[in-house]
Amino acid sequence: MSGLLRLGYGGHLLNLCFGSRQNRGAFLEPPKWISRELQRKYSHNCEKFTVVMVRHGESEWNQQNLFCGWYDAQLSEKGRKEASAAGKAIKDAKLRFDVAHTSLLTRAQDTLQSILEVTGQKDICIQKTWRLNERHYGGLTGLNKSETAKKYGEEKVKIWRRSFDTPPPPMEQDHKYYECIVKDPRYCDGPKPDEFPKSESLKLTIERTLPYWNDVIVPQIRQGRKLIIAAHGNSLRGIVKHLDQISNEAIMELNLPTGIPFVYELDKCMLPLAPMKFLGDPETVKKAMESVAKQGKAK
Ligand SMILES: O=C(O)[C@@H](COP(=O)(O)O)OP(=O)(O)O
Repeated sequence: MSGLLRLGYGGHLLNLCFGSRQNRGAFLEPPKWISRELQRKYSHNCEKFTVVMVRHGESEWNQQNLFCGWYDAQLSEKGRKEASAAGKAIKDAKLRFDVAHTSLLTRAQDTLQSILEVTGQKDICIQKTWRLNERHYGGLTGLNKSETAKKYGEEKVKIWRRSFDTPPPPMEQDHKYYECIVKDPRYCDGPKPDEFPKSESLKLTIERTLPYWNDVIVPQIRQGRKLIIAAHGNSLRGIVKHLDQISNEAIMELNLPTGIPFVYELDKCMLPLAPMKFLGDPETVKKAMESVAKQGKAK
């Protein structure tokens, strides 16, 4: 016999499944007031879900070391190669998808297309949203990261690039790229004019990315759909921070490499069962992460 036991406790409804060996005693939907440690304890027997994430391949602006944010830079030649190598790594790992999620920016969409082509999965459903866009780099958009470090100091640039809650200076209306971003028809369905960012810290990025994770992505994962998310350095750092419960200080040191997919195994409570696993040689991944960190050095 198996079934679902619904218990009321302190005004909360607990869903406790019983009967099957795999799920006995596990909370299907753990109440929010349970600590993550307890959630992990209760869910340790649950089925696991695989989610693949990938930062797009190198863009032309990554190559020139320019702050890019919401500017729609194209993939560089190297970025296109990284995207197909990402596809090959995913194919070799025999990962299949039902749904793909990506941003409204071409570099992420082209990376995703290349992965889906290489893995022979071009016909899956693709959902695009501004909520997965890169963080908006505000007034820094289009500036060279290294020259900005020379002008303002490496510490200041690290705060702009990696601090949790200090946004870069806002993009004013006379900024070179203001019109082409704000008036871009791809944003006709959002963000609304009053929520259109002028610059974003990681905190602000998480505030618009996490609702999409919780309301769109998580329900699909719970339905057993296999997902790939092709997005950006900072929109993905926000999701990783949330999943791994990384502190505001520790997240400063995480630099995601371009075009190397990483895999999370999540339990039913959407808690990682293990650290993220890159589909790449560890030494290559380490060097690629160091090279992203160095982009903000004065040289
Ligand atoms: O906006 C940008 O310049 C980069 C990230 O830059 P850093 O935060 O690493 O400086 O975004 P992406 O290439 O992932 O779309």
